[in-house]
Amino acid sequence: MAAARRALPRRLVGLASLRAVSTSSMGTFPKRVKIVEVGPRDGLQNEKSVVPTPVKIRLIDMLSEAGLPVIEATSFVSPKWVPQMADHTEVLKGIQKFPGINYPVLTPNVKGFDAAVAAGAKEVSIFGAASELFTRKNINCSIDESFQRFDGIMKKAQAAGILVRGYVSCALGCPYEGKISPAKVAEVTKKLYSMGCYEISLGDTIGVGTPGLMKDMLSAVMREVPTAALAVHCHDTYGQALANTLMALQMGVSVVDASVAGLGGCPYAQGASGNLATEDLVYMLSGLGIHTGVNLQKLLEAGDFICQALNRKTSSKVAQATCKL
Ligand SMILES: CC(C)(COP(=O)([O-])OP(=O)([O-])OC[C@H]1O[C@@H](n2cnc3c(N)ncnc32)[C@H](O)[C@@H]1OP(=O)([O-])[O-])[C@@H](O)C(=O)NCCC(=O)NCCSC(=O)C[C@@](C)(O)CC(=O)[O-]
Repeated sequence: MAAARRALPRRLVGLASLRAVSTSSMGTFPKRVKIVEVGPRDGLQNEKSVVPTPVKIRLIDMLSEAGLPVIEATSFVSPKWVPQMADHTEVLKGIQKFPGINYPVLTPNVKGFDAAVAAGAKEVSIFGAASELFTRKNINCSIDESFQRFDGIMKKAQAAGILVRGYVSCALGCPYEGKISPAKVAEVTKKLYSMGCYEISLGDTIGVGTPGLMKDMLSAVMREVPTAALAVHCHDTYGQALANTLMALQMGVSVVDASVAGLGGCPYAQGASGNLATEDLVYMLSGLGIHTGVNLQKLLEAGDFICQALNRKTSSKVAQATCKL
């Protein structure tokens, strides 16, 4: 039903009217941005009622059809900790694997890594944080212990030719410790990079950051790790996700995590709202003339699909603005 509403002329006129604008006075932007779609994992992990596996699989297939180059499919974490992700094997085996699209999964330890590889994963993500307390709440260990676990994963991954992405949560603030120093974020990011992560995503886990904080944090991190290896991952709790992302783009970051319909939240970061909506990111990047390879209309349809399945309103401003309800 909502898919039919999507086809109304008003919406199409709105999308067709997007024009690249001159950005010469706004700093240098990357010519293309790689969007890492985290909706099926970050977006769904916080849902209270269990989303049926076929719905997860259909969502990922629709996102593939929309042209997202990377889709984080699920996480191989303990089902006692995150019951929503207990069907990880069925999801990873059930999705269509489009050529040229990566489907990474989260792995907190070697047990998760082994299960992910057995289910066909070709890329995994390890997830640490710049906060001791958050690390304890999220993966039940200290930062130092988390690196021992990551080391075990990394050794096996390198031997098997599996790519490893890293996450640093609480990069702009922590639900338990409050302020986090840019130096701490830089230290953890450098460790992940040195151990072999090809890309590290800096997460504003609870969405408290502002562009000024993003600038300070990235400046510190960029002194230690090449910009090309960095991604940003902004939650939108305070409505700053798009502004924070724009700051990162102006500083040369060209990989951005986002979640269809703005779904998301971390079960171990209470009060955090969803991620930056992928639709809003694609709309902004199109307006800036930055290539993403994503078909916005198909992305909107994927957003409609999951919102209907969850019986919830989209958090994407673009989806709201272009849908005649
Ligand atoms: C890391 C652990 C497992 C430690 O949890 P633990 O309880 O310390 O682990 P354990 O080794 O003592 O094992 C406890 C039980 O879990 C099992 N177990 C152990 N590992 C696994 C596994 N991989 N898969 C399946 N089962 C597993 C294990 O076999 C055992 O089962 P039992 O003997 O009791 O029956 C747990 O804390 C965990 O799973 N945490 C994940 C939490 C999570 O998923 N958080 C959300 C993702 S992070 C995030 O959202 C932030 C991010 C990435 O988006 C960026 C941002 O926004 O900042």
